[in-house]
Amino acid sequence: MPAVLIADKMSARAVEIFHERGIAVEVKTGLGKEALCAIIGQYDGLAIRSATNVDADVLAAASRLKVVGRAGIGVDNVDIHAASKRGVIVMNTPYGNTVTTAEHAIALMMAAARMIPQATMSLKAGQWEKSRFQGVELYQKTLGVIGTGNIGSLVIARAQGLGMRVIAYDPYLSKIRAADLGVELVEMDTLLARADFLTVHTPLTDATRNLFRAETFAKMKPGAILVNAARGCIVDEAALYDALKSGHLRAAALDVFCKEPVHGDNPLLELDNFICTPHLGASTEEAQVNVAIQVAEQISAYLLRGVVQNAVNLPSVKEEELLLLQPYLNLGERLGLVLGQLAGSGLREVVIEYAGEVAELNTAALTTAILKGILQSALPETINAVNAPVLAKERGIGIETRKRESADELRARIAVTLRMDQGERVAVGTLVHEHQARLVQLDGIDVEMPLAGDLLYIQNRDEPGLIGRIGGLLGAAGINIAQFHLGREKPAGAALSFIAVDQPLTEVLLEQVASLPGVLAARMLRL
Ligand SMILES: NC(=O)C1=CN([C@@H]2O[C@H](COP(=O)(O)OP(=O)(O)OC[C@H]3O[C@@H](n4cnc5c(N)ncnc54)[C@H](O)[C@@H]3O)[C@@H](O)[C@H]2O)C=CC1
Ligand SMILES: O=C(O)C(=O)COP(=O)(O)O
Repeated sequence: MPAVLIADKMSARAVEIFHERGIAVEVKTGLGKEALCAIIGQYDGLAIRSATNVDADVLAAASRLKVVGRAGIGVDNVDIHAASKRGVIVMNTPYGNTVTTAEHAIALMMAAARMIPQATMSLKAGQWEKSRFQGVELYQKTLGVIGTGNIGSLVIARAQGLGMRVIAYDPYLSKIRAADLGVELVEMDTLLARADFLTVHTPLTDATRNLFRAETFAKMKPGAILVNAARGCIVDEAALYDALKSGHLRAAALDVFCKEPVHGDNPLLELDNFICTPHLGASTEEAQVNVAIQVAEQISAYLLRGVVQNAVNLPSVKEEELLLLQPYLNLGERLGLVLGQLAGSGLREVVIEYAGEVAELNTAALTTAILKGILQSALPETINAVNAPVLAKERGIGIETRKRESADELRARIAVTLRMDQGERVAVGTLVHEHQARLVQLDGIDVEMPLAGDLLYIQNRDEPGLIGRIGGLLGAAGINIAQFHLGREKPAGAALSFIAVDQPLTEVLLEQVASLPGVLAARMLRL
């Protein structure tokens, strides 16, 4: 039975779902790094929110871990590269808390414009300060939205409903999508110069870290109001402090901080024109139930059935898709295994061609399965679909994929070419009887070989008596032959043999086969 650790506070629905699915679950929140490292080795799955840091050390201690599920969106608290290298899937729940977070951004914008927190505190302290808390309207003001993804676009719709003019900056937003959203797409500097209110909804990446720094604030309109309910380090807090203190910015509202939790030691907290919440963007009853259900279902589906949903480091495979895809994943991995064992060293490039029906399937998932097969025999690490692309990239192995969807294809085929420093090897495979993986060509020579079990591969001369010599030698050694398939380029030309054996040959026997007359090379392939 797989075991999951819930390491951050989340709705009890998550525990219920794990129980219903037959997964052992433990809830241990607030663990420090050391305590987490000490126990993480017992779990196949880890469910978190933003508090738990899943860094390289935690992952190194996580010997059984297969999946990290983030009940929420941002995964900047997970070392994705380290997870990928270790073959651990990282998934999030991209839709469960978007409305809640968009509403929070709007709430912060209104609260900052009308100084609601400050006025509340003043009144609670016995003051009635009507003139001190005169605010500004949102109506007909320009809102600049940076990042127009799931949350940003919800914020746009809500701001438009409030009568704001919305302009947006997002380098990945198309003009067509901008028109759909009813926003004017502008460059960052234009947005800074024109916006009365600004709200950020990007992930924290190298490009967005310190996106708001001294020079950014200098380009903003005097009296502008900044809202950040995305990630703390997108805003340089020292520079924000100066921009607020000098009065260049009218106000700022932050839900997120570069270092969380904040314990009263942040200078921003002293400023009157600064308001904040302790990372509450996703904290509503509705959103927390949504993300807890989603994360528990996604982790369970992966651990129990290999279904990949919303993974940030692996192409997603839907449950209904998996049925059709699974036999091809198997075929792809086995083609990779054959080539990986035959290729030797100096692998530079993998070229994959999908033809026929298979070209219409999820080829991204198939490509990772093929890579997994190729690298499995070459590398000491445990290879899976998650770490295969990372390890290939680290080794400078190029990957090219092509599709041929022609309707006249008799059967779906996958052709994999490995280009080495010296020479190349090509394997072509297909499915027979609906789901059996079969090799149909190797290095341009037609052959028909089921891709399963222990295979003796022989490169030979096409000459009489060869089958008898090989059969005799194997028979004398007590090796039973299950299947024997021959292929040749042309009579007396290059030829090969595939022999399915009931047990692998010893090194000594393999050498004897290799030195038989007519045999050029012999290898054991294990599938
Ligand atoms: N305060 C909170 O509790 C919450 C915070 N968040 C944060 O909000 C972020 C955004 O969430 P979603 O909208 O769901 O993500 P999303 O992936 O749907 O949208 C992100 C958008 O940012 C854009 N983007 C990426 N790099 C950019 C750059 N350099 N400049 C401008 N735009 C850029 C992308 O093109 C995309 O359109 C999350 O990554 C997370 O960090 C999410 C949920 C709750
Ligand atoms: O979903 C996100 O990205 C969030 O920032 C929400 O964070 P939380 O789950 O409330 O710690």
